[in-house]
Amino acid sequence: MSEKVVSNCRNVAIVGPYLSGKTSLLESLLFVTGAISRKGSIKDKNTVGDSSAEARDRQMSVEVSVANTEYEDINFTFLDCPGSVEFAQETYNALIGVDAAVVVCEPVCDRVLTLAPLFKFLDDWEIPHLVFINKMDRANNNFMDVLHALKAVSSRPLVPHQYPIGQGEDLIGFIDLVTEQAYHYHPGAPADPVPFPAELKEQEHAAREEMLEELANFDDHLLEELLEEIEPPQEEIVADLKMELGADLIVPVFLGVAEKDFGVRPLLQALLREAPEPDTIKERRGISLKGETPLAQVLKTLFTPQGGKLSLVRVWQGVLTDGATLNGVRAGGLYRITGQQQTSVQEAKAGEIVAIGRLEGIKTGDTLSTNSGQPESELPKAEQLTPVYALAVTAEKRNDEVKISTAFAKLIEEDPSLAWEQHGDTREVILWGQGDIHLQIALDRLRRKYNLPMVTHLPQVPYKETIRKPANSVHGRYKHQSGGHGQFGDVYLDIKPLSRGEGFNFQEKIVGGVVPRQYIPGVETGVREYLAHGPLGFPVVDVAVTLINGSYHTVDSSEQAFKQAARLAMQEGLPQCQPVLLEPITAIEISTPKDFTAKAMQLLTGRRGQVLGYEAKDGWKGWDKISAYLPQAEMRDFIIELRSLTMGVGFFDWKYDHLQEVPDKVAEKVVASNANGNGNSK
Ligand SMILES: Nc1nc2c(ncn2[C@@H]2O[C@H](COP(=O)(O)OP(=O)(O)OP(=O)(O)O)[C@@H](O)[C@H]2O)c(=O)[nH]1
Repeated sequence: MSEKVVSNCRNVAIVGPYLSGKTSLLESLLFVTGAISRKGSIKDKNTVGDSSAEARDRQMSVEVSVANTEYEDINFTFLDCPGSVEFAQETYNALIGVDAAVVVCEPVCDRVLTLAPLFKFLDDWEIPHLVFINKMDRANNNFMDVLHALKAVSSRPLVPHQYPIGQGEDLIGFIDLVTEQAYHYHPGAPADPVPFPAELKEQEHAAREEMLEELANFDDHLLEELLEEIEPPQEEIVADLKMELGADLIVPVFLGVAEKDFGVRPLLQALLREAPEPDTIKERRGISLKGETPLAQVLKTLFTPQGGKLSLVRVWQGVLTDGATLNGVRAGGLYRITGQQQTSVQEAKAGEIVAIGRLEGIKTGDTLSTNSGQPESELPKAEQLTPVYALAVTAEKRNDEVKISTAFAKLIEEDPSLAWEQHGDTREVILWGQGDIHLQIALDRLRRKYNLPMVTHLPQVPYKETIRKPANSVHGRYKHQSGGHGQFGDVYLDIKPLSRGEGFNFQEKIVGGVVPRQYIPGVETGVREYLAHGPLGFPVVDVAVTLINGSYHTVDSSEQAFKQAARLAMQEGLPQCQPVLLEPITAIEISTPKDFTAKAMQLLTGRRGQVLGYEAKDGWKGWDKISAYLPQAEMRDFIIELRSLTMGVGFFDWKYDHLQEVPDKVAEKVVASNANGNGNSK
């Protein structure tokens, strides 16, 4: 067995659904541990978490906030993670570097589903986690009902650690289920031990039994005691809680009111006594407990308002020193962070989370070591989410266009769930992300941080067109007399449709040199240029054109003249070939809780989608996976609709699949709108 070092630090992520009270809990944790002397509030926009202008404007977390505090000689680093699904990537990237997570949720049975993706992530990564049922001052549902509803969406068993005294506005305290000691809450002060409320004996007993039975599933000794009706010693229960939480076998559940600091101290006590030390998760990631070579991983990248780059890292092994060279780049500053405040430190030991300055070229998720080049092996990183929502963007000021690629690169370094491209057909600059708010925040950042205000519109659909029937021997003659030299080109073309996906094919069947060799490339260029913009206004694909005949003039012919002649022939011929509009079709795979499968399929068919089938989603209890084809034109706000149908948890993966004819009625509208210069957005 390797030697274990009991570390004096703990890294804890605060996660949970949107607006469940994570930032409020962090504020309370900092207050009760003395890191701040006065609490801020979300309403007054003065909390330690959510300190960026974008977060304050919207009163929601849009990125991970870091805060350090000390409690009973342990340095806690808390990462307050955004709850909105649109910022899930930020949360996932940070979660891989913590020792434990506190899942904050509201006491509402109907909303527990919103926790499912988070529980899944925590369980896949075996990150020990506790649940803090917050806003108990507003609870309409009974605590045990909420607990049982939560159990249904977690693959790990939830274990009650406390039982409430009172409910909703009448909540006055809690009973610790390990010690069976009752406490009354006091605003601004620790809870007071009080005599056990006799009227709760039965409920408390049932909750405690549930806790012990869940613990006994992983401890035969405890099981025997329960079977023989022997009261287990408290130390044994605490030891089981610690061991089983550390091994991510169980999920202890706490309750409280973050806004009033109720239940926050007991939660801290549990983090102190029951949550695992940094070595636990390190061992689980397969990192040697004895290794000395500094090894760290980037959990987040940010640029300060002054433009300096900071990489938030978890030190997994060894000691990082300021000025050390990591992956060939010299660290320019080492900081401990609380909100916007940075404190310089000289070194950071294994287990700590610190920020490193100026690690140019290093990205979120990267593994860092002091080896001269790259580390020997990369640590696993959180999966990259597929971008699902796009906006076309242009710089508000034309002169700013040159800034786009640099600013976008920095933006994406900070937030890897964004992506951008310049579309090959439409030439639009497209910003991709996880939803509308996500992109609006990115645009706010571009304006504020990079002085690059942008205007947005819906991206055009890259429609194409093709033909249904051939046209033979279409004629184009270009004859132009201007002063000295004339221009002469004369061609006959056969145009015929190709199968879908074959693209473009040009051939010549000239006999007897009626079109001299050197002019034939001009014919092909003329045809290609014409096809970039067909009769319906879009690039033409899946067409074969053959030059079959023509004539020339010894003095006046040129490649240029034949190019013009070919264009004229195409202009003449293509409209005769029954041009049709083609649209890109995506292959889409929707993941949704089973309860919403039928609705999601209706959504697909209502948007001209073709459902190919559905089945139980692998590894996701109670979820389905629906495979379908969906026109790209219908995908633009699909994620918004899907989320609103599925309590925000449904998601999808997609990729371009093929081109398909657009139904006539839809095509008419697209062509008319395009011809009117309105782009082709619906
Ligand atoms: N009644 C009540 N309200 C609370 C409590 N905790 C937080 N709130 C309120 O709930 C709202 C959301 O609180 P936040 O702390 O911003 O929630 P959050 O989970 O950090 O939000 P996101 O990170 O944006 O998902 C705010 O209006 C808080 O004042 C609580 O214990 N009781």
